[in-house]
Amino acid sequence: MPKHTLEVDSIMYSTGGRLLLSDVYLKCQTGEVVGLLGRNGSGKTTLLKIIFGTKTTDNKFIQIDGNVCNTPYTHKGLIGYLPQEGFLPHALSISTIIRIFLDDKQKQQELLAHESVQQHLNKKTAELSTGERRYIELLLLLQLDAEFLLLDEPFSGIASLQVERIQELIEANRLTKGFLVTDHDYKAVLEISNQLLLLVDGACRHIKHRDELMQWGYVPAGSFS
Ligand SMILES: Nc1ncnc2c1ncn2[C@@H]1O[C@H](COP(=O)(O)OP(=O)(O)OP(=O)(O)O)[C@@H](O)[C@H]1O
Repeated sequence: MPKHTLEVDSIMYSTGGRLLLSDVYLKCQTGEVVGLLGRNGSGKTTLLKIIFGTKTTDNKFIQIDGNVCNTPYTHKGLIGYLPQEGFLPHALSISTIIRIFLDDKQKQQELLAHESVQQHLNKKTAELSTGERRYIELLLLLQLDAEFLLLDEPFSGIASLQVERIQELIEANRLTKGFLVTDHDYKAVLEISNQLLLLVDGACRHIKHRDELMQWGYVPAGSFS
């Protein structure tokens, strides 16, 4: 299967007189899970929004398969984004959301019949737990057939069993997609990533060994002993 490549270069972003992102470079291919770590406020969400194309910036260079793409979100089938705050409308039932979100009738039927979705079809989003909601959001995004998925805190506020289910869903789809995943549950990110990035003081550090996370002060000394 031919690989697809998302390449992001020279990203600069300033806010409030502060250089939040400075010359960020990253590359993600289909078949890869790239983990993006960083402290609160380090710019992870900002970076994902810039890559998706919904946040404008001082400078950026985004290519997909070698073609410059300034607003990836406008190209169907290229990229999907799971925002930190979720995207399911609170007042609608899950079955209604699935029918609105997916044009393809076959995909609609498949998802409506999915064992993890069936029990929630008549519930509104607000009636779901965070873990249930996150799982359904990821299932919906996967139906878009996008080559790349940007996941902002897919594990946040979720019990370990649900974290594992979301990890499994990512693993099951990584052959055909590239994932860029950020979360404060760094252990969950480490478990599924084949490439690790750490945002520190605006720079994107490419982490070769997890011990570097201690050297950069992201995790306390002794975290991996
Ligand atoms: N449009 C904006 N106006 C003002 N400040 C902004 C804007 N966009 C981002 N920021 C600031 O940039 C910083 C980075 O925000 P961002 O949400 O990207 O960080 P993060 O690493 O995702 O944080 P967290 O892990 O807490 O979600 C924050 O201090 C935020 O307040």
